[in-house]
Amino acid sequence: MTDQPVLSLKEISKTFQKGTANENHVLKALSLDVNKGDFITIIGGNGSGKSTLLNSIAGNVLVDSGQININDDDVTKLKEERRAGRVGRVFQDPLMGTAPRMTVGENLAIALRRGQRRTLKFGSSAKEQDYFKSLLEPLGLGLENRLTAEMGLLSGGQRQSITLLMATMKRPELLLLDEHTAALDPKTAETILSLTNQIVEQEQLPTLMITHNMQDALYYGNRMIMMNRGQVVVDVSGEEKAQLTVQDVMELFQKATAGNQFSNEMLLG
Ligand SMILES: Nc1ncnc2c1ncn2[C@@H]1O[C@H](COP(=O)(O)OP(=O)(O)OP(=O)(O)O)[C@@H](O)[C@H]1O
Repeated sequence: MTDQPVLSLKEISKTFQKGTANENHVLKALSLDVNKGDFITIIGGNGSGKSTLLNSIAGNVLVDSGQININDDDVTKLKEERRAGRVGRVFQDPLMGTAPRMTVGENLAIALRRGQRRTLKFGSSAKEQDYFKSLLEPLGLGLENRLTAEMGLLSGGQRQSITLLMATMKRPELLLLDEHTAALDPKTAETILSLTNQIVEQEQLPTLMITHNMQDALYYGNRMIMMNRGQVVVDVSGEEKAQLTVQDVMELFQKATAGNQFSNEMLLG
């Protein structure tokens, strides 16, 4: 007997600006099962619907039809706030998901209290401070000494590593990463990606990660999906994925998009 999927998308569809001249059918009866232990990289051209897919899972976009289940629950009609405790998210912009005018400690305290009754005493206890230091120290960025620094004053890489900690601190059922290293310089991006991998493996977090970097899409995760015009056109995992080269990915994409002459540029974004 196979385990039940952690996330199950059944024929989800989304059209923006329905009934107008700008009507845009972005997700087209898309189905996908994410299993326990899946770290899925998502690639696809600009506008193929990658972010809309993650937005639909997180609930800040509600789908027009189809069904979304997270573990046992049908969350299709639940708003973002009602899914927040179950879904951790990191965006491209290092400031999204954090309060830039609050300190590192206060931000971490907010994440720690997610799903609990609100309290104004952010990051006040010494025990909590020690806990945050123990989380920050292994990052090797010296952040354990900057708990009282304003979040907005840190570098992009420092902020993104804290955002990642905040998104995973309460062990969500799913982790969604939307090009979370795209705004960083290559070296910092590599640091954050290896931190991501470490957290995902350590916490055994089912993860979906959008990237425009083909090498990263192939290197990270056990599974890779490719989107085109609102559908999943390639889904490879295990050994099959491990054997792929960037050239193979380009060929798969061309095959899947019927040799569209712009497909390479579209894929790389
Ligand atoms: N809230 C929205 N309202 C209207 N249109 C939207 C909205 N969100 C996305 N779209 C449109 O849906 C299409 C798909 O966008 P989406 O961001 O999902 O693509 P993507 O594959 O993530 O692209 P990229 O790689 O460029 O980030 C685009 O044409 C976009 O303009």
